[in-house]
Amino acid sequence: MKKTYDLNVLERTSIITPDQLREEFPMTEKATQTVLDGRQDIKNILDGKDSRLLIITGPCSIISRRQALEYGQRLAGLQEKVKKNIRLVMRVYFEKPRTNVGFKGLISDPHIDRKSFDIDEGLRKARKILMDLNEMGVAAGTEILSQTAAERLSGLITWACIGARTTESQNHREWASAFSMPVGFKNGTDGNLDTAINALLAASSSQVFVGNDPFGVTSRVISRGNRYCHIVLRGGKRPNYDPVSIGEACDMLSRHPSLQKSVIVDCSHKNSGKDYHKQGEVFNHLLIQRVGHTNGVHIKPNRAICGMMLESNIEAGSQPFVYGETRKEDLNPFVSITDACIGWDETEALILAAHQQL
Ligand SMILES: O=C[C@H](O)[C@H](O)COP(=O)(O)O
Ligand SMILES: C=C(OP(=O)(O)O)C(=O)O
Repeated sequence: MKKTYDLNVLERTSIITPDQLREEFPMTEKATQTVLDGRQDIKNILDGKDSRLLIITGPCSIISRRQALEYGQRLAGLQEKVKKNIRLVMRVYFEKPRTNVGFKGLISDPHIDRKSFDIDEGLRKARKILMDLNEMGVAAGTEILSQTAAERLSGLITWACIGARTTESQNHREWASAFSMPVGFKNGTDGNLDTAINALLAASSSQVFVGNDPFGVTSRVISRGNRYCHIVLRGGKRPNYDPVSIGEACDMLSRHPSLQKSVIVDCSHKNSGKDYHKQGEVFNHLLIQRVGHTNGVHIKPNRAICGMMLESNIEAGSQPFVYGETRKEDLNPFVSITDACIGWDETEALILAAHQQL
């Protein structure tokens, strides 16, 4: 008989199970504490019990251990200086959703060569980086794009994000309903808010879906529903960080009593028109809305803005990178190869200034 399936599959290789990976890199007391404290802080911020501003900042994508740990070390120092008014979480993104094709992140391609795709190595690298950051007391936020990463890394994640390209995906909503950490859902790439509101309704409900157990065996999973899902505004056809757009999001959320009313706003992506130079402007604009005054002029403070996100790296901008051609050895680990980021100096200055104003 002619084969009717797998006609476009070239190869299939098994990968390390969640249980094996956790055994190789077991949790430590300190890492556990970092995760639990960070999650609790974010829950309190979302609930309005903690008045600090949440800032999720870090590279568009992690491309090396050196970069992640250097950024983490700087962030740990900064957190100490701003701890009274600001809660920092590092963006530690290992999975990149692409508009079409491109580098899909360090888990998919840890050697960044577009040919080895050593996913086991990628997962090991990611888990080790997350372990080290949490050991340093740095809480990690990441986009969850695959069930594989979620099942192997989620214990080390303080805040998760479902990206604009997957907010409408039923699978992602189901996983989020089972996650232990607060989860941000971005609005759709076109700016549609209904997509994110529907995601919040689905993810805050109990769901029954198919997942894997710690040994990698396909299983039926029943989730409790995650009441710490919330919206992340990232712009779309137009930016949505202005007071009218944020007001619109808040009005839509208020129609659903069970949903989180606080919003996080992404200063990058379509809110900055993908121009990293504009992130600071967006950040400062949001800060004015949040604190309610600027140069002595008072406006109504908007406490619904509970957090902001920055795409920030050690060095500003992005570097020339042709996927499959540029060699990893030739890359500067401190400069982005995906979206351009603001540099550390600007990041630090923005956050220190925000701390003064809050
Ligand atoms: O933040 C990252 C990018 O905006 C996202 O992954 C899409 O990137 P692309 O449009 O370059 O594929
Ligand atoms: C891909 C990202 O964002 P978005 O889903 O908003 O495009 C990101 O934050 O890296």
